Amino acid sequence: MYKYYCLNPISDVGLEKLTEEYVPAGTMEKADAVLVRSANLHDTEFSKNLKVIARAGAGVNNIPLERCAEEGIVVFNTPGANANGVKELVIAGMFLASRDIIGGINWVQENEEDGNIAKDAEKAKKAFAGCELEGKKLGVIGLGAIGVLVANAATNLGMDVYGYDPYVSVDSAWRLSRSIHHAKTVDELYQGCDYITIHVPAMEQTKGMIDKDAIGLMKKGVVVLNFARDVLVDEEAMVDALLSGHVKHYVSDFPTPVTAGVKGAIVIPHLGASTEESEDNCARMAVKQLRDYLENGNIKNSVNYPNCDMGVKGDNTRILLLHRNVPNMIGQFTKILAKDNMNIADLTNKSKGKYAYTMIDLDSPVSDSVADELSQVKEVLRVRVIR
Ligand SMILES: NC(=O)c1ccc[n+]([C@@H]2O[C@H](COP(=O)([O-])OP(=O)(O)OC[C@H]3O[C@@H](n4cnc5c(N)ncnc54)[C@H](O)[C@@H]3O)[C@@H](O)[C@H]2O)c1
Ligand SMILES: O=C(O)CC[C@@H](O)C(=O)O
Repeated sequence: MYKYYCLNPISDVGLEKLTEEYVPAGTMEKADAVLVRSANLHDTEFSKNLKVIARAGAGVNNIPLERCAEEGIVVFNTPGANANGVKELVIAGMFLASRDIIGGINWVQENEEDGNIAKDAEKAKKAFAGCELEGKKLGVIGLGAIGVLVANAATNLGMDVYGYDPYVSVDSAWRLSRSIHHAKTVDELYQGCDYITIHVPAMEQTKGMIDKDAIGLMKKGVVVLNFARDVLVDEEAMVDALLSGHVKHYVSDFPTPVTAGVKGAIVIPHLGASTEESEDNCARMAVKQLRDYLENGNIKNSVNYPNCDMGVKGDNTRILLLHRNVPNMIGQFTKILAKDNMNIADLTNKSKGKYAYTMIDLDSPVSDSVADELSQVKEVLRVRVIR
């Protein structure tokens, strides 16, 4: 029996995939698995029961990944599962910034009692006129799941698209339309584009990357869109640029006291992934990965441990070892198992940065004392046995 705890509302489409082997934990302390969306876990202490955190979404800056790795907690996210939802809102954001749709709708609401509204609208509408996207230059920073979709969709709208991503994956490169230009430096993109949209994760290296200097390089009247994370933009510098007119609009999915209500800022209450389809996709993927890890020990789409897959657990006993990525770990594990005359049927070891994962299938049952001995090996962070 496994206990799970949801820190945010998770779509039923995903939770329904939990079998009768899964029960709600009641409190997070008792949970084997936590499902989360945007709740901040940086100040949360984790109990020894917790084995896995599944983030139903892409960004994991709300989770202390290294601390989780040190405590033997595998963290998953759901790459790409909400990318289409975000892409559609980014395109909507570009339209909202180009035509004064919001101003026009507000005018109609303010004049709802005007019996001559149809005629008066024809006079008033010039105040809300705008420009078209076709032919304009769009710069996309970060060509991952969302960036690629935005770049391709904007190309289909007739925009001239420039992409910048020094770490682009082969998979993303394959999916990118051939008509997208490769910006070799981010400065080149800042200098040439009418619209700039950012789709990179919030990390130490990316925080504040759109700062006063970056904005200074941009064209006067540029539109900046941020559906990634507020901390990527120096918001004080952005507000100065909005007030001076250097930036025409800042479209952000992250309300903060600095930008909310500022003239020129179009701020949305973090709705990028708030579609039925995205929420269902994320929940389904999160639950699938969580179950595969708890039931089979397989890791897919972890952000702090390597991917590793030995298929569905059969009649063998499966030992799972989460450990630091240092030499001679396997030698120590096999020595302990050999002492008890255990036969290894299959073994896989993978590493990712500072951490590694070893899966061992044995032909015989494993006693608690052997599991204890394995967990005493220096640099081992957690041992699980699936019997
Ligand atoms: N508004 C929302 O509701 C919402 C929804 C999903 C994701 N997000 C945010 O958007 C981010 C991107 O999501 P995704 O699914 O596309 O992630 P992803 O991991 O598929 O793509 C991120 C891309 O950024 C690139 N990158 C990293 N550092 C870079 C840098 N310094 N310069 C240029 N490129 C860089 C990576 O190489 C990768 O291709 C997430 O991390 C999350 O913070 C927001
Ligand atoms: O869960 C959400 O609503 C937002 C998720 C989004 O910010 C993400 O990074 O995937």
